[in-house]
Amino acid sequence: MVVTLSQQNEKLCVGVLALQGAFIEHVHILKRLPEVAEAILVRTQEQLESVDALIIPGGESTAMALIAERCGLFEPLRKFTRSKPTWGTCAGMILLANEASKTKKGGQQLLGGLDIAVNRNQFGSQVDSFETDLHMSAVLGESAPPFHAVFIRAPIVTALNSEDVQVLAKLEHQVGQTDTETIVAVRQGHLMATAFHPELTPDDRLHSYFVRLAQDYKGKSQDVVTMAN
Ligand SMILES: NC(=O)CC[C@H](N)C(=O)O
Repeated sequence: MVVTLSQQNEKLCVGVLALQGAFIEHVHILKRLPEVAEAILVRTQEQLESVDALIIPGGESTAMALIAERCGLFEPLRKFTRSKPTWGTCAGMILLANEASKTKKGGQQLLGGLDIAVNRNQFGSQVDSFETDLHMSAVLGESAPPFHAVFIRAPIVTALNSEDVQVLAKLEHQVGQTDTETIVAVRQGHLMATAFHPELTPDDRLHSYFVRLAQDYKGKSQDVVTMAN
């Protein structure tokens, strides 16, 4: 069987994990994108299994992990993130990291998958939230206008533990004690993570990038299935 172009560019069903945090804003942006057939809230294993790609929103990573455990979604989520396109924003970035700085109470449950270490709450508490422009040329193109990024109790990436991790954005100005050049967005294959909240600005370029990444990924996995047939 030959994979046609229309199959490769198939519209996607994209899920947003809706256990806690800033999920609805992602759905509003996704619904505007031509590549998205459906944008749904994910609260059950059945819903998770029905989506082609997933966004794990900002919120509180410890709470999100606890709720996921309690509703039996933690292991299905871990399984999903091993093979399907997933984008973690802020708390979502923390959950996708293989290592996170410890809380006062000790370690926390992580989904993992991204070969990075993160430091939670790098910039302090809610009152230390800030906004800054990021020139994400790998995502947006060399001469594109910067992305206006909103950071709320954000993490940063403190270590890249694989050559497969691509840096998508670094801080361009020093913020408090945090140096310029600090990594705030990465991609590793089908996984992507941003330390900031891209759903809080009207700019949909990062959602577009993620959805196209997911489309490419779906096209390629169809190719593999086809070749195996
Ligand atoms: N805006 C956010 O998602 C904050 C993340 C939060 N500080 C955490 O540790 O999970």
